[in-house]
This record gives sequence, structure tokens and C-alpha cells, in this order.
Amino acid sequence: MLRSGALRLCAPGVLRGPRRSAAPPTRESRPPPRSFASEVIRVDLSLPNPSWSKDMRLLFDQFMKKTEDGSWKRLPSYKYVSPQRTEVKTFFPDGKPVKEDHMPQAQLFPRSLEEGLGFEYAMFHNHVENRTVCIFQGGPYLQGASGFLHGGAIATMMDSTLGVCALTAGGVAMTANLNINFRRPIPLCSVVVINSQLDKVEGRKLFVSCNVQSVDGKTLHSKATSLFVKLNPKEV
Ligand SMILES: CCCCCCCC/C=C\CCCCCCCC(=O)SCCNC(=O)CCNC(=O)[C@H](O)C(C)(C)COP(=O)(O)OP(=O)(O)OC[C@H]1O[C@@H](n2cnc3c(N)ncnc32)[C@H](O)[C@@H]1OP(=O)(O)O
Repeated sequence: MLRSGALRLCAPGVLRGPRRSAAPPTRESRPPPRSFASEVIRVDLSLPNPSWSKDMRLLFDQFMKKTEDGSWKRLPSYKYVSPQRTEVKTFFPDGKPVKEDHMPQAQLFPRSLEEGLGFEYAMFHNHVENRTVCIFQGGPYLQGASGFLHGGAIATMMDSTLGVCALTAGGVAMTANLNINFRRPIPLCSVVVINSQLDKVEGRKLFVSCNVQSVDGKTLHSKATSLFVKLNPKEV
């Protein structure tokens, strides 16, 4: 039984729970790995699935059109990130990268909830303009104030979008500073667009900003400025 008006905006797949829709899945569903050593699952989760609302699908299609001339690229996204497969291993600040055997259950945080219940998103990057756009549908497990998204969930997606923008433009970097203004609440299960851009580079410092807007562009939900610092290989 639905109590929240906002929840009615969710696609039917969300309300029935994860991976139970009669509609054919558009992603390959496979069980999680026992260990990174044995297998790294490469299921691209930034593709449409039955939990995506009409707004989410329309936006996705609009951005896919923009990829046709090569100016924009869709960025694939995976649940499992093997340290063996990233530069983090070499650039980790304390010089002691976590061994894969020590974290068999590690997952990328925004991909750690079941389909449709948490963070549903896809990102697109423009290499010429150094911009990253994220289309984001926040599911029912991300509630803060009743019927609205939790500020931490919004911050997570802003940090992730800013991070991808910084990483894509400048290489391996970590968030050093993140300033957010929350202007208007985001209804649970609605879709928003996060627009980020690289503003300035000073040595290892990457200054990146973003805003979060409603699909029609009429509501500015949040704004942020951030500083990412490229990790220093000399310290390894
Ligand atoms: C992240 C790796 C990604 C791997 C990707 C692979 C998979 C891809 C998949 C999916 C992508 C998703 C993307 C997600 C993105 C999320 C990212 C996060 O949330 S990261 C977690 C939260 N952040 C921390 O835990 C950092 C903790 N802090 C640190 O480790 C250090 O402070 C660090 C590395 C940021 C800087 O330390 P120093 O020792 O290397 O550098 P110093 O000398 O302190 O600073 C360099 C310059 O920056 C300024 N600076 C540093 N921190 C500052 C601050 N907070 N405010 C202002 N300036 C600051 C300093 O004043 C200095 O400036 P002057 O060169 O002198 O001009």
C-alpha cells in the first residue's frame, strides 16, 4: 500500500521489488562474485532497467542522441571495482592499497543497493567542454524528510558526478572539499539532472562545480563547488 504521493512517480518495477518485473531485463543479471580474484563482474549498470521512470528513459534517450556525433560519451558504470584494475593501487596516499582478498564484499557505494531502490543513474561526459552530466533517479531507500531524498544521498551523487568530471579531466584525484547549498527538496523517485564542469586547474588542484535541476530545468534543487586533489605518486 502506497502512502507517499512521491512514490507514485516510481516505475512499477520499483514497487514490486528488485528484479521481479515480468518485463525482460535490459541488463545482464548475474550473482555477485565470491572474490575479486576469481572474477570481476563487468555488468554495465548505467543502462535502462525496468525501474526507470518515463522521465529517466526520455532523458537517457536524449543524451544517447548527443553521443551520435562523438561530442558526448556515455560512461559505463560497474558495481565492483577491482583495485587491481584501477590506478588507485599505485596512487593510494598511504602507499598501502587494500588487497583484494581483504575486501571480497566491497562495492561501489552508489551501486550497492538493489535495482530501483537506491541510486539509479547514468553519466555522460563531454571531453571538449570538460562537462559531466548525470541523470539520477533516487529510489525509496534514499528517503530523508518524508517523501524527499536524503541530503547525504544527494551529496553522494553530486560528489560522484564531480568526481567523474575531475577524474576524466585530470586523472586519479580525491575530494578534498565539497560545499553544497540545498535550495529545494527533491521528491523521492523523481528524476533530476546533475550538471558538472571543470572550472579551473592549478597544479594538482581541480576545481569542479555542479548544479542539480529538475527535468524541466525550472527548479534549481542544489548547487555545489568542490576541490579535487590529484594524488601524489611521490608519496607512495
Ligand atoms: C577516489 C579514487 C577514485 C578511483 C576511481 C576508480 C573507479 C572509478 C569509478 C567510479 C568513479 C566515482 C567517482 C567517485 C568520486 C568520489 C570521491 C570521494 O569521495 S574521495 C573520498 C573523500 N575524500 C577523502 O577521503 C580525501 C581525504 N584527503 C586526502 O587524502 C588528502 O587530503 C588529499 C589527497 C585530498 C590531499 O592531500 P595531499 O597530501 O596529496 O596534498 P596537500 O599537500 O594536502 O594539498 C595539495 C593542495 O591542495 C590544497 N588543499 C588540500 N585540501 C584542501 C582543502 N580541503 N581545502 C582547500 N585546499 C586544500 C592544499 O592547500 C595544497 O594546495 P597548494 O598546492 O599548497 O596550493
